[in-house]
Amino acid sequence: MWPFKGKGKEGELGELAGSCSSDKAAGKEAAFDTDPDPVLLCPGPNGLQKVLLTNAKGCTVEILLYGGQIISWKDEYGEDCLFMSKKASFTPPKAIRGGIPICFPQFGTYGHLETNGFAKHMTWTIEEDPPKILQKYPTPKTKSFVDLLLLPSQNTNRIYPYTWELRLRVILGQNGNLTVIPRVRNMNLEKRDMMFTFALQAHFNVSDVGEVRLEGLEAMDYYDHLNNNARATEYGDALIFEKEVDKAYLETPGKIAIIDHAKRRTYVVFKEGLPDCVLWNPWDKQAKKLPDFGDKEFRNMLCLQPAIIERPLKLKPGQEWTGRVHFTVVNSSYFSGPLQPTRPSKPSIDS
Ligand SMILES: O=P(O)(O)OC[C@H]1O[C@H](O)[C@H](O)[C@@H](O)[C@@H]1O
Repeated sequence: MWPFKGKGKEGELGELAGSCSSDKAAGKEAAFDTDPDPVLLCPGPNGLQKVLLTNAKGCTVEILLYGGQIISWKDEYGEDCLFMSKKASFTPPKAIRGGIPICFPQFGTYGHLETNGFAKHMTWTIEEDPPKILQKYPTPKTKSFVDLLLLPSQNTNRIYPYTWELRLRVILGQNGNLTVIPRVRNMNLEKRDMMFTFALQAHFNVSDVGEVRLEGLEAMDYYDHLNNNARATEYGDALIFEKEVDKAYLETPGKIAIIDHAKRRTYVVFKEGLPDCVLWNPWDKQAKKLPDFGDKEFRNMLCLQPAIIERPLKLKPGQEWTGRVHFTVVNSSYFSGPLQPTRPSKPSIDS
């Protein structure tokens, strides 16, 4: 059961209008003496429907039903771990530049569909009672979570003629961690296999991309999108950023860290079922060409995208794929934990 605890009826925006500022919901007002609602549905930017998750510490996650897109993940001090461009357009059918857009059923230009697929241009629904998730991902102890669902439309059927269900569970942990569990099921109506690629385009908020280090992808093979997707490898202790980057790293480890010395924190991303990982930053010249990206904003953004690219996922009729990405923040100026040296486990497929 979806743990909705808003003041209006589920799905009704009217009654909740104006009652959904993050500060208020996070219990930061003096008069707010009860625990904040763990889940609220309310108007977001440009009136788009937004789900606001809040935990007892006052951390928040905001998810738009448009695109099923996480647009904010704030710690208890109100600092956003995710980057959102000041020039982002919240006007459908445009995609929103920042947060965590979802690429499905195609990542980038790896296929004949529109770049990065159509899921991020579609409006998802809240699912109150979703089918069971893999046993290894039990129902969260926290009430701060939501299940979203996207189904095919006439438009998607024309270009991607399969019957599928795309689900997303978004969990804000008691400690402020963010977990995202995407699932795709081939609904079997066509009695044939379906293939897709996928990515969660996580735009991290960093102090200065030129000062951060990234550990976990060094010495991995990648396709260089800036060089005709040529396959290459670089050796070194960690990755640093000095110019435009757009690389799809292949068969990457399950744990990747972005170390931000100036912010005195490290983002650690744990991923399962998403073997590849894309890094993107447009740098100055490309940034100027993007209408929804500020000229200097590339400095404060690093886009790290757990993905399925090299081997598109094939689902037999009735099969379901489940992935999981767990985002954490370590408050320190360096990352001292061991990174997982092994290759990722195979994507989880369940019949
Ligand atoms: O501009 P978008 O469609 O949002 O894509 C933003 C970026 O996403 C991915 O990282 C691709 O590899 C890049 O080539 C692309 O520029």
